[in-house]
Amino acid sequence: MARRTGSSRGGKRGAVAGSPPGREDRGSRPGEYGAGRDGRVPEHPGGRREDGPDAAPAARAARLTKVYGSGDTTVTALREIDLAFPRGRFTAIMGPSGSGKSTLMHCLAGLDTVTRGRVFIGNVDLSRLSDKQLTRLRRDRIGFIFQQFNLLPTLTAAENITLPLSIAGRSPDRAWMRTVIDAVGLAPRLKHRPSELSGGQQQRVACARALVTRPEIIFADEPTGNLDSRSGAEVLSFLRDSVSELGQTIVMVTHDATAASYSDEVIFLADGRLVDAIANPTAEEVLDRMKHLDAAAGGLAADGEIADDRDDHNDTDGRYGPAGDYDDYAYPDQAYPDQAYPDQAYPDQPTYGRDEHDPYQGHYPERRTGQFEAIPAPDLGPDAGGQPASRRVGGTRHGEEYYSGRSHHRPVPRPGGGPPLTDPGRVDGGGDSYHPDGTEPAGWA
Ligand SMILES: Nc1ncnc2c1ncn2[C@@H]1O[C@H](COP(=O)(O)OP(=O)(O)OP(=O)(O)O)[C@@H](O)[C@H]1O
Repeated sequence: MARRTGSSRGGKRGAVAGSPPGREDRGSRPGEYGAGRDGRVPEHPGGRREDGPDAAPAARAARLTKVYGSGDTTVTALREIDLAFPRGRFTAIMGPSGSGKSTLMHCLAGLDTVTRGRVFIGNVDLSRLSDKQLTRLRRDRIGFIFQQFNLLPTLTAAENITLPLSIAGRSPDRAWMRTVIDAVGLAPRLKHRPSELSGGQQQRVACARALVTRPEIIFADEPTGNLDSRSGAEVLSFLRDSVSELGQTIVMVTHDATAASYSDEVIFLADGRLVDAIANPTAEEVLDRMKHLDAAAGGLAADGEIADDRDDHNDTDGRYGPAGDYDDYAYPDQAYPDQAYPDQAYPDQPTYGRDEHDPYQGHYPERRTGQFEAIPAPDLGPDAGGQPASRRVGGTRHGEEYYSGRSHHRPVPRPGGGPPLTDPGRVDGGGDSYHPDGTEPAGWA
């Protein structure tokens, strides 16, 4: 498990579009951008909120399990995920198709319910919130960036950026607005409507819109999926800088190793489990890891055995898994007694329909409510567990027909021979090894 170094990495302004620099190029340029006219960067409260020794992570999941369907069509999308997203960090979520990335993000953002476990934004247990409170929490404490930009076509760039504030009845903080607009480089385009902007510019407007409320966390769902590599690099540079320079916390789902290389840490899901993480990733490292995961998700391990479901695959460096430094978070009731989002935080405001309080309503990623049918599980022998795969019928996501079934994940060895994720010697059977070419991976003792 790659440990977080704790080093603060800087922005990538000046990076060649489409070819992000490696680690060594990530020197910080403090104050390079985001400074107001007085040369000071306005403080970002999202990174400081609840500061102190007991500060909660920006978001966290405690034994989060999500099960879709019932009977033959049951799909366990997330299995006992313990995970915390520290403040002021850029985390990428990767994994093979169907590994649970979107489900995790939707649960963390309160867009989907959890089957078991808890999800927190800061200290707020989302399961304790009413729909209305959830909407308001999203509006005030979470920012979203979508693959499709989702700007309002009739509003100018400036109006789109300030929309979350307008809806909340708050007036923009001028210094912060200037910081955000300068950061995305949109000052000359503020009066333009989305149709008059390039895709990259539209996505930068969307980034500014997400940042303008100074949310505690921004969830970005494939933010560069619709952009060419140059525009994608600009957007990623902005996201990187908003973390390094402005203290924003960002969680990004992506399929793109280059995009993930802009993050502080990439975490990998497979078959609904957290299986690995790389701190300060390079695109090459991410690609390499994904190759192994994709191969594992293909079904059978080389030796014909299947993964042992008893292995929780959680890492042990303290961030993941109930045994680490975040032990408290596995027991949220004790760690944060009675910290439900207080009603009084949002005294009743006039409403004009349910959507009125939510600037992103109608723009969230597709809710996965499509019809699923059971399809035969691949013949994996008597130990396969008999869980059928599932296939979505008539649905598309990311412009493709959506198909995803149970994958028989195995722990993936570390490229280059680092210690394996799970200990082969574990008595609980957690040491199943897998290597796509059937060999024992280098580095296994
Ligand atoms: N509404 C639903 N009903 C039944 N199963 C579902 C539903 N939504 C998702 N799933 C299943 O949950 C699992 C995780 O899906 P999810 O969309 O989170 O994966 P993903 O990693 O985001 O995939 P992709 O990379 O293809 O977007 C998959 O096996 C999928 O088939």
